[in-house]
Amino acid sequence: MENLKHDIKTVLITREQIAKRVREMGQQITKDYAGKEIVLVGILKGAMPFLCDLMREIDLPVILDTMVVSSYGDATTSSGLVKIKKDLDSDIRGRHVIVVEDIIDTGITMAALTPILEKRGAASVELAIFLDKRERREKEVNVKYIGYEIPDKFIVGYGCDYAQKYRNLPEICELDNKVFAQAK
Ligand SMILES: O=P(O)(O)OC[C@H]1O[C@H](OP(=O)(O)OP(=O)(O)O)[C@H](O)[C@@H]1O
Ligand code: HPA
Ligand SMILES: [Mg+2]
Repeated sequence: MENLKHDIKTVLITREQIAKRVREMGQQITKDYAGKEIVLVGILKGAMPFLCDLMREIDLPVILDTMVVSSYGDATTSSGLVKIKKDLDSDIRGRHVIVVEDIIDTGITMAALTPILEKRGAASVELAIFLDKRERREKEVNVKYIGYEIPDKFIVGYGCDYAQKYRNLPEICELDNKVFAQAK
């Protein structure tokens, strides 16, 4: 990343650490769901790199699906509603669903989405989230699989963006202040 490295202040989690943790998560899921079929639901766009890596570490039959959602409501009184912009292609009735996300922050997106999927009659709905910014949580959410807990810092990479950019960084990074200054 000869060009992008000039925009990075700190690398918080390296490619090697990411790969190791994703492998462990895949192995845990393989154990926990032994004998079952899973529907992996990636929440676009942030989940893309993690979804691609995680599914290849799961040694079970996997059905891949995606959703695009946006949480909305005014900032002071978060409504906790999500708008589904792109829905699942598959019927999840009676199926074991694992929702895959890059990061959980306030928890508003996941707190709203999980009951929607449960109401559709899924046999189970669990969450696999690579980064957990627990300090920022506003809605309590039960996350079964967590990659790393991170402090309340704005990060990019491995799917996480700043103004839609930097998702392609293969590490979890903090951006250099000049990037924010240039954006103003
Ligand atoms: O816990 P929360 O506070 O609800 O925030 C987490 C969500 O925010 C980001 O997605 P975003 O809606 O920005 O879209 P993106 O995945 O396309 O980046 C991230 O990918 C999670 O989906
Ligand atoms: O730190 C973050 N970076 C990018 N996107 C995010 N969405 C919630 N927290 C973050
Ligand atoms: Mg997202």
